[in-house]
Amino acid sequence: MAFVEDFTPIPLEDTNLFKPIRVGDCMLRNRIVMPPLTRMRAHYPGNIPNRFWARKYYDQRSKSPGTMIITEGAFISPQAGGYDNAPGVWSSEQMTEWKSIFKKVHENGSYIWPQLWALGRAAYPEVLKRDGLRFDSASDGIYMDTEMESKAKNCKNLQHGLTKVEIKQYIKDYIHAAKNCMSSGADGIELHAANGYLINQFIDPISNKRKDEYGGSIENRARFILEIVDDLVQEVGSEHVGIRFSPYGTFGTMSGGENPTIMAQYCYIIGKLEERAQKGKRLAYIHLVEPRVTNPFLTEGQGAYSEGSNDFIYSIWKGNIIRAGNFALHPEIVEELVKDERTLIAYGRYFISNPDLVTRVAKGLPLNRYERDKFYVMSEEGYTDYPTYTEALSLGWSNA
Ligand SMILES: C=C(C)c1ccc(C)c(O)c1
Repeated sequence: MAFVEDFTPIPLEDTNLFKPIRVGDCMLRNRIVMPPLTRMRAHYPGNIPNRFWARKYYDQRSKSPGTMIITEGAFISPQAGGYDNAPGVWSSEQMTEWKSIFKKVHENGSYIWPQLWALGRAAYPEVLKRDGLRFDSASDGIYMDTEMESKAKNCKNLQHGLTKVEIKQYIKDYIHAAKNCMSSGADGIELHAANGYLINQFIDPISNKRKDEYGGSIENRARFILEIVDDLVQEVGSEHVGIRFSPYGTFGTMSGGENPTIMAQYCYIIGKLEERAQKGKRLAYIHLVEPRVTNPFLTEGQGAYSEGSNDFIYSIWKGNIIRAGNFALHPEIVEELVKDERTLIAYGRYFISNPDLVTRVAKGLPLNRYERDKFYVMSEEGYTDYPTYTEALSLGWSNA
């Protein structure tokens, strides 16, 4: 481990990034957000948050009071899953571990919002088959890629376009998951509608070829997400619901900005959310992945989509906006973006490697490099062993 080289930090403590902001019921003391970061350290069987390391990981990253943390994606049900080492929020065993994590974050004076996740066609079909579960998406047989298609065919779990009854069941599962989170002490929930997962598969015409009221037009492709939002708002209150989109994302074989109609699709959805907001049901925030990150597996600068921007959202949505995507190495961009009263900045990969990221961004301190090969492995290494800045200096790390 070492500090990032060829990077000149800028202290941001005198910018709006460190002005308080209300998100739902939370009075944040800074506008830095830890976004959902899958780490694949949950226990199998049971998709249970890691009993030995997870609490310490979230504790380390919530030490700066008044910080907002969005958890790693958590499956709403077994059918929504398909990765053995990602956590869920459907069972009492899972919630026991989450309760201890939520409690620790609250003891630090910070806030925590679980991300509700359903994989759809991004799941491993053989894992679902083993557990007697379907391989779901918006449509039959439109596979993410040829590898997934052959996996599905080899294990005889072909990709299945959800029936309307199954769509309604997913909505019930989102509600069940949200109730579990709120009754376990979460400050709100984030609905995962980004990065090529199930909801994104309904939004995007590349994966949604349905002929019923859930496909075939901009309005129809928005129906699933808006039905989920309406039921979540009914159940837990709009101030406890956030939502994440990746309008330019291509991860999971989504259209990205090359599809000339994709922005119209997101403008429509966000417009319908703003209509609801103006009738008294404003969500706590909308969270957007920046076009500079079209595929989170790529390293900084790779795969950036330079023909578009998320600035469109400001003319439609009048609530809080969280923006994520390679900001840690661009403090000068952050300084500009936070000049308004409603923009928050999510720092993903560098929150993995800098438990004290909030302090480092405030003071303009060097950043620990992250180790990508330890992002998704069952080890405490690369999870809870990154040093704070003070610890790094005492380990002899040099600023040079
Ligand atoms: C790109 C990656 C690895 C990824 C993993 C998990 C989630 C929930 C996500 O949104 C993105």
